[in-house]
Formats: sequence, C-alpha cells, structure tokens
Amino acid sequence: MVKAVDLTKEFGGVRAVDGINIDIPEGQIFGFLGPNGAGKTTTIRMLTGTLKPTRGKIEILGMDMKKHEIDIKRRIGVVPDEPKIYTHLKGFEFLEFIMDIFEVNNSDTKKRIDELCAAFSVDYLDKFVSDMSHGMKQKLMLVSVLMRKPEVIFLDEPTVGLDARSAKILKDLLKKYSTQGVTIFLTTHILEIAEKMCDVIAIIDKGKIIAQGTMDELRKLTGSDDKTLEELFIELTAQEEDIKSIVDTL
Ligand SMILES: Nc1ncnc2c1ncn2[C@@H]1O[C@H](COP(=O)(O)OP(=O)(O)OP(=O)(O)O)[C@@H](O)[C@H]1O
Repeated sequence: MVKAVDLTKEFGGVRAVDGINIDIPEGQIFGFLGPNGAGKTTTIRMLTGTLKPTRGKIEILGMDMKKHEIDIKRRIGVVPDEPKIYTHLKGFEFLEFIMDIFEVNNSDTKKRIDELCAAFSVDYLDKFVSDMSHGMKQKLMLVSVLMRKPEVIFLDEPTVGLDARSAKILKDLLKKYSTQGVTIFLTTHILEIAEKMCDVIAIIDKGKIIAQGTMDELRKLTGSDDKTLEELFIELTAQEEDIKSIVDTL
C-alpha cells in the first residue's frame, strides 16, 4: 500500500533522507521514529506528494507517485505536524472548502463531520482559524481528513497539542480503522504510543533507516527480551553514553 524504494532527498547537497526502503501492507500501523532532524517529515512530505524526491520510487495504493499524484492525493489523508490552515476562514468554511476540493460535499460527509466534531469536542466551527489554539487547529485538521475516509492516513506527530481524551479517541480510532484495512503511517516522539499502537516500527537516524521490524524483532536486534522501546531506541541511535555524559556534566 505504501512503498518506497531508494527514496532520497537532498537539500543543497545535504542528504536529509538517504536511500530508504519502506513496504507497508494494507491495514498496517507503521510507526516512523527518529531523533529531531532525522528525516521523518521530509519522508512524509515525499510520500504524500508535497515534496519531489531527489531520487527513488514511491508507490501508494499500487500507483506510481510520478504518474498518479492527483489520484493518490484523492485517496490518502495527511495530518501534518503544523496544521497549516487558511487563517482567514472560519472552521466550517474550511471544512466546506475541503469537501468541495475532494468532491465529497454531500449529506454523508456532513453527518460524519457532526459525528467527528462531537467525538473530538470541536464546537468552535464558527471561529476564525486565526483565533484557534494549536490543539483546536489540529482537531479541525483531523476532522477534515477523517471525514473523507481515506484509505491511507499519514500523521506527523498526531497527538501533539491534543488533550488526553482526544488523543485517546484518535489512537483508538486509528486502531479500529487499521482493522478495517486502512493503512496508517505515523511519526511520533512518544515511544509509548509507538510501542502500544504500531505493528511495525522503523527507526530513522541521519536520513537512514537503522532498524525496522515488530517490537519483538527490534528486541532481537539488540539481543534483549524485555527492553522497552525507549531503551531500544536510545541503544539503536547510540545516545546512551551521550545522555549519561550530558547529565553528568550539568
Ligand atoms: N526545506 C528544507 N530546506 C533545507 N533543509 C531542510 C528542509 N526541510 C528539512 N530540511 C533538513 O532536513 C533534515 C531532516 O528534517 P526533517 O524535518 O525531515 O526531520 P524530522 O525527523 O521530521 O525532525 P523533527 O523530529 O525535529 O520534526 C534536517 O536537517 C532539516 O534541517
């Protein structure tokens, strides 16, 4: 469903993403982890057609990104880390705008908007986006994506800014959708979320995938049976000594 081969992005000679390979089957929840600046957002932007790769091939829902960008964009949903929504629109105007663009301005979608707004306590659709907090914009963005029932959902740090109740609802919803065949690609710095939610986890560091597999497979990689994902992550990204010496010096 989501496939990348030798995916690479250079910014002015600096390789932000360096020849990564990804193959995510239908209905899988795939967690993409990595330190700040590792290349997660750059990868998502390429996989969702908003950034052209320097090299490599992307296939989403069996379609080549180079040939079928519009068809792909119609069938996927993207929740970016910074919700960029036209600030001069009111919440309901933004949703109308998205419904029109995606040609889903119908009673089914409107009913779904009502349900999603109730679930995420979005009771501020008459406010201007400019007057919404980060979390409020994030929830509006979630409604605008989930109302379309995308077949693949990309989420970049989806729980940042969400209150505990909304975060829990989102996590449970994503799990439910995955059992219905929706493929989920998410990045998070909250390792507990990755550990609890994701079927497969990939760790990217300095643009390269340094480990990929189920929690059990990752544990085997480091030769341990009972490590938490946090311990594995720190070990795999070789930060353990770093952290110890930093804490010792401070
Ligand atoms: N438009 C750009 N122009 C130049 N460099 C960029 C651009 N976008 C990203 N980069 C660089 O690419 C690298 C990867 O950035 P990216 O945003 O993908 O990291 P990330 O893993 O999402 O980080 P974080 O966890 O902090 O969000 C960084 O070195 C960043 O400075």
